[in-house]
Amino acid sequence: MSVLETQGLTKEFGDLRAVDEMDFEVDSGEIVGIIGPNGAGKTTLVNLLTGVLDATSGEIVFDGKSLKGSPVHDRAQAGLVRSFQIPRVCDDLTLVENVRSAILSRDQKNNSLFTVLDWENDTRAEAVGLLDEFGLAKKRETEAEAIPHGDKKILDVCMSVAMRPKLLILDEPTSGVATENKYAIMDRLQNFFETSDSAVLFIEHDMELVADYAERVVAMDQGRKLIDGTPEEVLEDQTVKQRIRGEE
Ligand SMILES: Nc1ncnc2c1ncn2[C@@H]1O[C@H](COP(=O)(O)OP(=O)(O)OP(=O)(O)O)[C@@H](O)[C@H]1O
Repeated sequence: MSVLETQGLTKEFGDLRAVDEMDFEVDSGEIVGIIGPNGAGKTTLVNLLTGVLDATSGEIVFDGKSLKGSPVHDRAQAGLVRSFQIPRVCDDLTLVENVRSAILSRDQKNNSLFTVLDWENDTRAEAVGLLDEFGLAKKRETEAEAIPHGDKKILDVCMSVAMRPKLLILDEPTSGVATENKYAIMDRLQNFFETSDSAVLFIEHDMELVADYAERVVAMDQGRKLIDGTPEEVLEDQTVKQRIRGEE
């Protein structure tokens, strides 16, 4: 069942069509990679999905409902969450406190009948459980400023997951991380998302990571969808090889 569907989604900046009649779908639980050369429209597409930008034309249907006019925060509450956007890691707080702050922002709307004490106990247990699932249990009482950059990225994803997304968008989840650590991060994300109902849409420039971790790949060029298929189909496509992988 599709959790996200776009129809004719278009964004113009003056004469430029940054996103041009994009039609695509993401199914529940699926891990989809988006690839494309610089300027292909990937970030603009994500900004349209999350509500940071308004579309010039076209439709976005999320979880069966049109998102027309829906602001960023409402989309996040409805389960369309972009990591590195809401919520943000706070350096002065421990990892557990950071995850609890994400749970708090989720529960502010949902659980007004909770007593403070129940909330304290339940959120702590939930935060500890989530950190454990992402391999951060040992560092849970450490302040976020003291953990390595790669762990911070995992923490950010963990906090986004605390929002209980139906679709989580990750914008280059391993950017700024040393090559030797990229696979460790992706493995931890994959371990979690393989058994979760959350769909994941990740933008990635590293084709080896896309080949290894995406279940499906959407290739974009000049605002348009070039091809949509399995990693093998897309990465071996001649146009993708020339336009995106830089091969002759
Ligand atoms: N606010 C804006 N105003 C005008 N043009 C914009 C704006 N944002 C993006 N663009 C243009 O839209 C096109 C698509 O940009 P976008 O950032 O979405 O591409 P991208 O695929 O994410 O690229 P990259 O991989 O380099 O991040 C580019 O030509 C860019 O210059």
